[in-house]
Amino acid sequence: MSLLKVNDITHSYGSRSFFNWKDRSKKVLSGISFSIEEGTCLGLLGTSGAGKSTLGKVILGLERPQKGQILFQGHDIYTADKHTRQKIRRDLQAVFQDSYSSVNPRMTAERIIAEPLENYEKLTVAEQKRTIVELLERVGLSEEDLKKYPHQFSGGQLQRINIARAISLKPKMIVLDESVSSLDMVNQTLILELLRELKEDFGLSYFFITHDIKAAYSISDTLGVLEKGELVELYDSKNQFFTSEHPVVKKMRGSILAEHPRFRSIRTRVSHT
Ligand SMILES: Nc1ncnc2c1ncn2[C@@H]1O[C@H](COP(=O)(O)OP(=O)(O)OP(=O)(O)O)[C@@H](O)[C@H]1O
Repeated sequence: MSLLKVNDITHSYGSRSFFNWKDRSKKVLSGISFSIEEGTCLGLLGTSGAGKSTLGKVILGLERPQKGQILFQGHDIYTADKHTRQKIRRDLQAVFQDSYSSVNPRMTAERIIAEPLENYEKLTVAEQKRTIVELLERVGLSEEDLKKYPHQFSGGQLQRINIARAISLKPKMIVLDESVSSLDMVNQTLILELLRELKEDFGLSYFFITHDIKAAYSISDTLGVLEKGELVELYDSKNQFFTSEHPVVKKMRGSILAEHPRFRSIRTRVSHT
């Protein structure tokens, strides 16, 4: 059984027209189906406005679709009973693009990471503190950072705190919505490396939403391409992206730095197989 199964999702946002009718004529997602296996990462590529974040919200249970089903470990996340929904909320976490707006500026790093633990675990004060220090260390920070506030961290460090919070309950899957997009190149590379390590160590699955082909390629096992709300391509192997003849994909490929050595060698390898 797949960890996540997305079945024929169609969604439109309701907007009130001049005549006060709910206008749902503009489909943001249309007939989307795919699955994510345990311990794997599906990268979702798409240009701005393609519907990537909406799909992320639908999967996280934040935007109920008009049609289709989201099955997490076989349970429909929108119709499951309260107990199952609670378990899904624990096992399905998220990290968003803007590390600063994802946290309460008045909370220390310790409080930020403590929140999910207090909601779900019954730890003693000492156990909780030990767990938080371990989490900080796991994401490359230290005990000295416990009492710092968000404004005392760089964007990259704060994203590490968001990741520490996301993994604090040992989830099965994380939805990463443009999670490295606002970071500089060095921090992007470091956070992607951290995410890869965590995936290996904890057998995590990711739904990695991005417009950045290089980031998607570096972390994903499988890849999908969303265009105007439709999943136009879905590859079992990410290298298929480099041989696809789909016009949208060809256009995307053209946007990668043509002479980037890493991608040149991949293209050459793939075209000779
Ligand atoms: N809450 C909302 N209400 C109405 N329309 C919305 C809402 N959120 C998104 N949209 C519209 O849905 C479409 C898809 O938006 P979405 O944010 O999912 O795309 P995206 O691929 O994530 O884009 P980006 O990469 O720019 O974030 C856009 O046309 C957007 O304006």
